[in-house]
Amino acid sequence: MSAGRPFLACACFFSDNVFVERYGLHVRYRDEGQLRRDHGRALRERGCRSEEEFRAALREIEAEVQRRKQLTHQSVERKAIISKCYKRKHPEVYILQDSFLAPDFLEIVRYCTSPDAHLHGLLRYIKSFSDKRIYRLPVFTEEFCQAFVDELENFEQSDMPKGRPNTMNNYGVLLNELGMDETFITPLREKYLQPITALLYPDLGGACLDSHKAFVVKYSLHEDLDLSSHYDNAEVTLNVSLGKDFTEGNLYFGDFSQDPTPVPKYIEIEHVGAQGLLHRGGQIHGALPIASGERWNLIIWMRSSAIRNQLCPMCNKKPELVEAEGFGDGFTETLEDDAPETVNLCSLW
Ligand SMILES: O=C(O)CCC(=O)C(=O)O
Ligand SMILES: [Fe+2]
Repeated sequence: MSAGRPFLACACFFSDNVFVERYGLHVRYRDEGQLRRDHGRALRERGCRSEEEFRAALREIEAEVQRRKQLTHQSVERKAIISKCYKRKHPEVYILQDSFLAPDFLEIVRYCTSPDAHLHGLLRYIKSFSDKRIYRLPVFTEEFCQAFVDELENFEQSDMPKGRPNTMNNYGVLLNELGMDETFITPLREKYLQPITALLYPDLGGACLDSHKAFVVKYSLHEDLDLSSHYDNAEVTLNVSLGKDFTEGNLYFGDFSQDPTPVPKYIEIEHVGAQGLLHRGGQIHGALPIASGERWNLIIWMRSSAIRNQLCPMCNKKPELVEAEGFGDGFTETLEDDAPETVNLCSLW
């Protein structure tokens, strides 16, 4: 499908979905006038009332746009330094082995790769939550989770340069910079996750998730506690709880800020150690604050170029393609005559 074609990004990355932390709001930013017109009211409603406060928000937004412009280059540099200088504590966790995976997960994958596998058969093995197409399934062994978190802590404590998963997480690790993409995340996606997502999300390119962005988020009492409502730059997301011990910190889906309403519009889902949640990336969600302990989760944003080439999920327009490094944001150049065929291939699975 995208074999041999470089992955690209959408230009909206430099202007859309900019998170203004102090007001917990995502904005689109072209210039000051547009910001006032499009988001002035929402900012005021969240407490940004004086001109001085508006200027401070503007500075925060401009700094974020600047940061994004330098991101790719800095990430490539960090990856090179880490590869050269970082001493791995558990080198074995970098190369995916079947022994890291929960026996029940392997059973699910076996079912999904059998010739007569179908959605209803799969639903006997995994827990599904309401009608929101959110599923829980075992993924790793406890032993693997412990060794993996120990490796990530070792990295955190090292003096290596560190990127951050996104603007809403100040702690955590980008796994491609650590060198885990080729030997761990890509085989996990292609060999194990894709047979499952093909049955669960055929309409979202579940059968052809050809790239990803993988990172680990970390919440603890003196660092980040929670994560605001957002949608992921992904068709399908896998979120696995790696530990450690913590209380509260549930994931929620739906518009939390609109509740309480007579019929709750959002659902809360507890994380279970070593188990994963699969959900649509485009579904609004967030994480409630933890009350104690430390929470580490592996997040894999899985992308289908066949789907996103039609419509960028971040700006909701035909993507304006720009060059990128590695998997970029999972877009590819579509040739005039292969786009419809590619999409059919995915959605007819
Ligand atoms: O903390 C979590 O469990 C959710 C993280 C998340 O939604 C994200 O990083 O996209
Ligand atoms: Fe998310």
